[in-house]
Amino acid sequence: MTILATEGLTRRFPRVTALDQLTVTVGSGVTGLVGANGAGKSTLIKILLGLLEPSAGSAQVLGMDVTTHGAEIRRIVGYMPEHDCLPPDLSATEFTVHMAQMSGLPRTAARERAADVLRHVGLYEERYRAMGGYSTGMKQRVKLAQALVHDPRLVLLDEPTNGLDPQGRDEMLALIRKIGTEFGISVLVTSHLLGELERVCDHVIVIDGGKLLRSSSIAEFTQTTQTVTVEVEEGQEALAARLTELGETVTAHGRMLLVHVRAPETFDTLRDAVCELDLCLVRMEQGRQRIEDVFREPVNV
Ligand SMILES: Nc1ncnc2c1ncn2[C@@H]1O[C@H](COP(=O)(O)OP(=O)(O)OP(=O)(O)O)[C@@H](O)[C@H]1O
Repeated sequence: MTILATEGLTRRFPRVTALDQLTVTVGSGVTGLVGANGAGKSTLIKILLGLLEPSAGSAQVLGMDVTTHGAEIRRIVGYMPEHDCLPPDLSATEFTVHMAQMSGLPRTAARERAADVLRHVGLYEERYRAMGGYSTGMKQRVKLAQALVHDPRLVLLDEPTNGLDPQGRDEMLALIRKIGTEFGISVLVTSHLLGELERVCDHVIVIDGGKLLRSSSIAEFTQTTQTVTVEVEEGQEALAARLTELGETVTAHGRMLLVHVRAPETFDTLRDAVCELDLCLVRMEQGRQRIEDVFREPVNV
């Protein structure tokens, strides 16, 4: 099912083209939008919410055109902005109840719903304290709660792990996964940290300079590569020489040998060579592609 789609989407600012002919389709589940700072991620999110006009091209969210149906889109889509935007004198409860009422819920329902989402994101007693005294992790949780409070069908999360320590980042990533799986809400989440999205997304879109570099499922991204990493305790050079003699392509990489898998028999050749030379094998592992590799590959749309 298509959740959002863009076609030749372009946004020019006076000095820079933030989005350049971006054509992409996003289905249900958790989708990561990856790109370096300035790649155009926030610009895309603002256009999808109908808050910014495209210079050219088109975009649809849940079947609605962003230029004509902004208000309807914002009614059924949650948005977690990148920057700190919480009023410091309000408590998380007051703020989230207010946001629920803004989305049309009556006061009692808004209070119940706010209490539920704050609990889901892991804010308990502290939700009654003024947010000015919150840690970055707590503020990110409130921003996430207000994005969920009106029971959206899709949430757009702009850099939700920004400023978090490793534990806070892990907890936020687990929450994002839960939103996508247990709550059944589709998620588009941006990050400039490529590795972290691998853990929570079903699909990843990589953009650079406003252009699409790649859009693939995580399974495709992390498929096995044609290289086996081999580590032996001693005798690395002898093993490399023997494998080359047997017709394999070998490169030394620190303590490791990288062996190109030219055919399934490469694994047998490797095993036999290690036995023949009486070496102690520490590791033999087929490589997996990582999202980071996309930035090292030639442009491939
Ligand atoms: N309102 C604006 N006026 C002028 N230039 C802008 C404006 N908004 C964004 N830009 C420029 O457009 C480009 C893309 O910015 P955008 O904020 O979309 O990137 P991003 O991928 O979200 O990066 P970051 O994570 O750093 O926000 C940048 O070069 C930025 O300076």
